Amino acid sequence: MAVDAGAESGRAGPSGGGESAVDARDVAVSVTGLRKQFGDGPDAITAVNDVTLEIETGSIVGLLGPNGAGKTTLIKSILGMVLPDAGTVRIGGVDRSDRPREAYRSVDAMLEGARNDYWRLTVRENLRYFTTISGVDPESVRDRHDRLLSQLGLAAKADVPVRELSRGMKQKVSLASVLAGGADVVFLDEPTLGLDIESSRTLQRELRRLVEEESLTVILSSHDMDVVETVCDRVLIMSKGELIADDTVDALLERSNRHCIRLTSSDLEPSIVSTLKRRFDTISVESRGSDTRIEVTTDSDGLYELMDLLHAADVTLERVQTIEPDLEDVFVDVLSIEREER
Ligand SMILES: Nc1ncnc2c1ncn2[C@@H]1O[C@H](COP(=O)(O)OP(=O)(O)OP(=O)(O)O)[C@@H](O)[C@H]1O
Repeated sequence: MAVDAGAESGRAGPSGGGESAVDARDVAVSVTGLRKQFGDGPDAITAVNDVTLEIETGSIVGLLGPNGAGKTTLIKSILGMVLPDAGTVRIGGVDRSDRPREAYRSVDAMLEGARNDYWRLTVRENLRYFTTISGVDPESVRDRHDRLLSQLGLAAKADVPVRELSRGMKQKVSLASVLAGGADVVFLDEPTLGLDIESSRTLQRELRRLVEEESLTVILSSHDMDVVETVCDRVLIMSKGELIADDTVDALLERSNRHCIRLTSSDLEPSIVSTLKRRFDTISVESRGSDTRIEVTTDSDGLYELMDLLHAADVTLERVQTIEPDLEDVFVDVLSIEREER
């Protein structure tokens, strides 16, 4: 489903209310005690359970979680596309229940990987159209459109109807359309899905530039951990409707107690390899000439046990390499700790 959140949430250009209530604080989006249940009785599903969060203006926040964790329901609840059972949502300091048009005035979204672009219109006409419905004169942001078209590799296709473009190109047009109107807060669900590596990197650079130079706030949901690790300032992890982690990418990486060790030795006999495989999570075993190379993951306690075991077996190590955990490792750790605790 492609969604123009602005259209579905009732946003229709500039606020009709004359009062300017945008809070001066640096919080772009704040959510308190948000809850959404689908169905009743024993079959009820609590898709979002008492979620409270704040998103700083001028930052990119990644929203992660396994399938069914509640990410889409949370985003749709914030956007007003799903009516939550409880909780408040403030955007730019404006409570969206009190003044929805004002709250959503400068919010845009690309959900579920694409948006309803007008396939009969050319690429540039789409950008102008979505800018106009955001309440901005497209002529005043022509430079922005030119830059988006060029950075996303769409300049040569600017005057081509969208229906004639490839799937990846259409994805880029969707993104350009979301960014075209100069919204202050954008929600992007799987923005790099279907993009080639070069386009994905260009998009990530452009998002960072918009955040750093124009204080854009981005809430990005993606299953691509590399994208999230590279581009996001902060990561929220959801599981079973709850927020189970909310921290900077660096802090999450530092918090990891996981060590991945690559050992190389000519003394790694098959019986020792079997013992290691039984005791540790083994990622790979490779024979290279007379050497055997094995990668295991363990926590800090396991690391001592591993060294004791190798010592007792008289293994002389030619090489010991530590492989730094990445966001994917942290994500798996956070979820497994949470499962153990439940
Ligand atoms: N309209 C609905 N009616 C009933 N249940 C729903 C509805 N929408 C979502 N759910 C349920 O709520 C839970 C959360 O779903 P949601 O789509 O928010 O998760 P998600 O984290 O976005 O998952 P994914 O990564 O697979 O997109 C799931 O159990 C889902 O089946």
